[in-house]
Amino acid sequence: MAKYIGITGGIGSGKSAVGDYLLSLGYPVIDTDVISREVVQPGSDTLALLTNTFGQDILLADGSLNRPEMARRVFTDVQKRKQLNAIMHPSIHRLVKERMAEVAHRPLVFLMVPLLYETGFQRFCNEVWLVQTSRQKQVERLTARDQIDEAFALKKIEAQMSDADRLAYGPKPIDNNGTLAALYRQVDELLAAEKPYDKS
Ligand SMILES: CC(C)(COP(=O)(O)OP(=O)(O)OC[C@H]1O[C@@H](n2cnc3c(N)ncnc32)[C@H](O)[C@@H]1O)[C@@H](O)C(=O)NCCC(=O)NCCS
Ligand SMILES: Nc1ncnc2c1ncn2[C@@H]1O[C@H](COP(=O)(O)OP(=O)(O)OP(=O)(O)O)[C@@H](O)[C@H]1O
Repeated sequence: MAKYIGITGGIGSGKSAVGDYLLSLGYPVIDTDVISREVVQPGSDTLALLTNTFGQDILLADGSLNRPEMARRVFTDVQKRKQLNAIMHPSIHRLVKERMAEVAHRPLVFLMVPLLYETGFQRFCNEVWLVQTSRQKQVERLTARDQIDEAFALKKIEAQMSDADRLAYGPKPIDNNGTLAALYRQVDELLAAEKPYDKS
């Protein structure tokens, strides 16, 4: 029976950096950002629901979802974000459960879920690690990674729960204000605490 560890944190906090490191060590990592791309493949029911709600102009010429356009709409309008979540979260959730079952024989399984507490996903996790960065670093990294301005970066950050609210659930915190090496060191320490489990 696997132990499921959720990894969450604000947008741009460094969840993927932690997930990539765990993958490089050989652990199974289920990433809901990856799954959220799978469920809107051209021809999917979920993409059809999105175009019914938001219109055909959310599609690129090749029929795939225009992600920057969708992001622009939902991160500046809470009602549209709620509509998007109501369409996408059930199908993401279904696929996550399938993937969890596929790796249930592994001792440790990591679930990367940005909206972990917002969606009640903590009930599927035996424990949660919270990746944290200062607001200033979050904005710096987000503007650089996504090529967006500071105002839009703040809109994205404000679309999510605060770290203070996340901490109230009692996750194990990981500080990502330093170097990637410092981040990996903390992950190594948390893994050492999982000693009875290995990655086979
Ligand atoms: C709006 C979309 C199309 C923008 O795509 P884009 O490629 O620009 O971003 P990507 O999917 O890589 O997400 C980047 C980050 O945005 C944040 N984010 C994504 N969706 C949401 C949301 N609905 N509410 C708050 N934050 C969100 C997360 O921190 C995520 O890690 C996309 O984020 C999406 O489909 N969102 C809805 C699905 C969802 O809730 N995903 C989060 C995992 S449960
Ligand atoms: N310690 C660090 N030092 C320097 N750059 C970092 C560090 N950690 C993460 N980054 C960079 O900051 C950006 C955001 O990190 P990452 O993509 O891992 O965040 P995330 O939490 O997965 O974001 P999202 O919520 O959007 O999925 C990336 O470009 C990443 O390479």
